[in-house]
Amino acid sequence: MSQARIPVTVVTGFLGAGKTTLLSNLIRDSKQRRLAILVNEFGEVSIDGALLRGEGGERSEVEIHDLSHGLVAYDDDEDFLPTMLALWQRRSLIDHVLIETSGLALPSAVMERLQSEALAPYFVLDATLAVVDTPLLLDGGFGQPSNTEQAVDASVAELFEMQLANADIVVLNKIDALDDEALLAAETRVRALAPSIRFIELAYEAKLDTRLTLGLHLHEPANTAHRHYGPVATMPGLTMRPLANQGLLDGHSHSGLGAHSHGLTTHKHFHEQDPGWQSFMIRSKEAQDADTLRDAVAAIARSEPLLRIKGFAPPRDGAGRLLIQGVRSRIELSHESEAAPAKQAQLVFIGYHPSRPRIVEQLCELTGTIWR
Ligand SMILES: Nc1nc2c(ncn2[C@@H]2O[C@H](COP(=O)(O)OP(=O)(O)OP(=O)(O)O)[C@@H](O)[C@H]2O)c(=O)[nH]1
Repeated sequence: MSQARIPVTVVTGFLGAGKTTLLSNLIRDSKQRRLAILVNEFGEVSIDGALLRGEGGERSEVEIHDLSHGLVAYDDDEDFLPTMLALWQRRSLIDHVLIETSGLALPSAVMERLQSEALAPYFVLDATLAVVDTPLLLDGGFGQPSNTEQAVDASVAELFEMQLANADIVVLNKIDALDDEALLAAETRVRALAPSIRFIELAYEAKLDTRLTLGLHLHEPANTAHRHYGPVATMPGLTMRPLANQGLLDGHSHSGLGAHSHGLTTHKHFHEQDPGWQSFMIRSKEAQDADTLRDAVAAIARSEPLLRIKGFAPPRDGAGRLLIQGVRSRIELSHESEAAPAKQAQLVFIGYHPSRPRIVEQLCELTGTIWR
């Protein structure tokens, strides 16, 4: 091949695991690399694209593409192939492509498409990362399919396992408040769920060393570039804190990063195409009081089968926007006073058979403003 193929890293992980936050940090920390980032969200409106654009806004060498009109790389997706081919046309300006898949998708669709005749001459999979909400994992938030009675729980558990099974690297995220014992329990759980996983990495506050993330060449033939890393404490450029007792965690030593092939699953459609999973946007033209909105969203998260809530609202007091981030019943609201003002309030709700009319009614009642 006369021209070097562009490496692609696929970032998967369940709804709210921290994929976008991790990518924001990568944008900030990999200033030498010119990155193209493709974001595919479940639902029509890309909140993640807006967040990433805020991060990469000052850097002309980072480009963000929202692919929110279908399922990225699935048969009916019209955006993915043209977007990738357009990136190849501009290859002299791009060092690395990152693809954030929807939290309800399996990464295998993208991985397979990269190996297709249309893209394989131009792109090479570098690695697939699965980001994990570690506290949720430890709380049993992804219980085993056979042990769960509710359809939604079984569905979540199965998807979570399949996302892990397709990944090269599992990233244990949201671990800032966890001790070594909890981390070991999380690692043991991941290894039990996905025995063939190759590496487990720790991300403190959604930060990973770019040298452990990009340019790993995990899917190139064995006789091409590969690296050997020592135990975690000696990894190049490692800034994260290693565990006190490294002996416990064999998964943290990287070795033999040679090529391997994935047994790609063909079972890639079912979650996003299960009509029970729904995503909708609810809007208000009125400015919102931060505490009232947080309490309202928290109450709704407790009463409806929701797994993810996110969006922006104009603050009643002050400039900028309110950013709302909910993962199951954990709701965070921050006032970003420096950000571009939100013209209206827009909240995305993702869940399994949630009721839009009930949520609208509660939002109106609990915030004292009109939502529709
Ligand atoms: N405490 C803590 N919170 C985190 C960390 N990483 C992400 N979060 C929070 O988790 C929430 C979800 O993060 P996102 O990065 O939007 O997650 P995502 O996987 O992109 O979500 P979807 O695209 O909706 O599936 C946000 O409130 C983040 O601030 C972390 O390392 N520690």
